[in-house]
Amino acid sequence: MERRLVAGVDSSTQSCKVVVCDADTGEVVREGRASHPDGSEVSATHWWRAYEKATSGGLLEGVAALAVGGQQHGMVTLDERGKLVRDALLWNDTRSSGAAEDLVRELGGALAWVDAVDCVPVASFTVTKLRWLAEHEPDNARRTHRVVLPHDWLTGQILQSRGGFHDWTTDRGDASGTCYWSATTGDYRHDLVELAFGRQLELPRVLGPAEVAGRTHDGAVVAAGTGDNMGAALGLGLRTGDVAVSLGTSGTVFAEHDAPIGDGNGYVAGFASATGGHLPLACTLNAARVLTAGASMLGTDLAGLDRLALEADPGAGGLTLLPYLDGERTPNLPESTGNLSGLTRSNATPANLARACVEGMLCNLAAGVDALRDKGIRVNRVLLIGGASASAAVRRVAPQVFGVPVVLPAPGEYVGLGAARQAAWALGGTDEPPQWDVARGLELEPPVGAALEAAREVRGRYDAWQQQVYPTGAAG
Ligand SMILES: Nc1ncnc2c1ncn2[C@@H]1O[C@H](COP(=O)(O)OP(=O)(O)O)[C@@H](O)[C@H]1O
Ligand SMILES: O=C(CO)[C@@H](O)[C@H](O)COP(=O)(O)O
Repeated sequence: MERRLVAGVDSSTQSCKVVVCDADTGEVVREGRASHPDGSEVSATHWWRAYEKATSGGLLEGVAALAVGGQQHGMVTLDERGKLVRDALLWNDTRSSGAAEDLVRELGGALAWVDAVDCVPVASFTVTKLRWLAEHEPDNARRTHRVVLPHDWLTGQILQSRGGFHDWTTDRGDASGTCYWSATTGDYRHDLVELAFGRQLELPRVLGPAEVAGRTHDGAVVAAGTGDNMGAALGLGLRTGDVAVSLGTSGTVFAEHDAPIGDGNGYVAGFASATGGHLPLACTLNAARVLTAGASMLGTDLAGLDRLALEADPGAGGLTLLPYLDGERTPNLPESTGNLSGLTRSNATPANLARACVEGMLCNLAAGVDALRDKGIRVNRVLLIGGASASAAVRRVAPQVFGVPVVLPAPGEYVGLGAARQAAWALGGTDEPPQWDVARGLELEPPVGAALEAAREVRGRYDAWQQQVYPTGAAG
């Protein structure tokens, strides 16, 4: 019997990755990728070019269904004819941090937002970018007729180019990152769009988890797609007690959950999952690129940084790095910078600096794991994914910093796999997504005895320094 093929696209911050899989088993049969330009303000046309390059050479031949997982939150503005008004402002663009503060105050505080959409706006969220646009670019704001997200736009482009476009669509997962759609009620909050932008905008139709966005002229199904983290959760098949930590451009910590999270501190955002439930998530702006920056500071590459970090003892000889190189979102410190403490003549070695980069990046994420735990999420183990999970030093330090077993799923593009699984689900029209096995790779145990004490000291020193430099509250 000929096998049915499905494809999943991960249109993320740094690149576009496409996996073609067997629809019944999830086995990957072909892969393609292409880079995106750097920056936090990017023309969406680059995503389309990267998608075309990644799928060139017949990559999608015989594919019966596909779906797009995309970087969350980006503001893509369209005019009345569906043309791009300006470059997209991405999730990691912090220019709307003042707008976020204003919006929180205007609605009546953080709890009012949690009540409305289970999230407290920070600069990453689309609603704050709308306010920034209205305030700073009145001409572009006037021309803006519709706002969509990166995965919505790419899904629309695919359908337009292959003859099956009817309407702009999104899904629950990505819609929940706008701050004007509620995962609790499943409805848009048009009043919040009006609050942010001063008038209403056309918004994409929110599809259910296995709904079809359209069919191409040759009959391929284009599924709803979703945000990249929701895609990764579907690709990993997260179970109760599993917390995923993704080390890409962003660092994310998330888990499947059956209820809104209600975090008035704004540390954990109450997103929706791609399966109809909830996906509480904490996100940092600083993950894999802290290591790239560390390597470049040390005049080496990522392999060199790994070698150095593995030479140093836990605690980096007393060095502690707050890794806020791009400002920070969680904690909400958009104006913050990286900060190194504890430097002496005797510990000033490349090895200690390399280790401090790895420990600092992971301690920042461990605070996210703690925040999920504090909100009642069971943390039996951490599943580590994303580009920087390939680092040997990260694999050594992660169980020490997280303090629970760390599972490294077999290397794979889990966002793309999740999108492909969603495509197979929409193709099959079943109640549940198809059962695909996720090959579990290594399982790393947390330290015990003296090593546990040393690990606790690293976390303790990080938390103390964090509070000293940026006492709870905003930076700047
Ligand atoms: N062995 C490695 N050690 C550390 N970082 C790595 C390694 N391999 C890849 N990376 C980093 O992973 C990042 C890309 O990860 P990815 O999850 O694809 O990010 P994104 O989804 O944000 O585009 C890049 O910043 C890259 O430098
Ligand atoms: O803003 C978030 C999550 O809320 C980010 O996780 C983006 O979705 C970008 O993801 P990567 O490109 O880093 O994977």
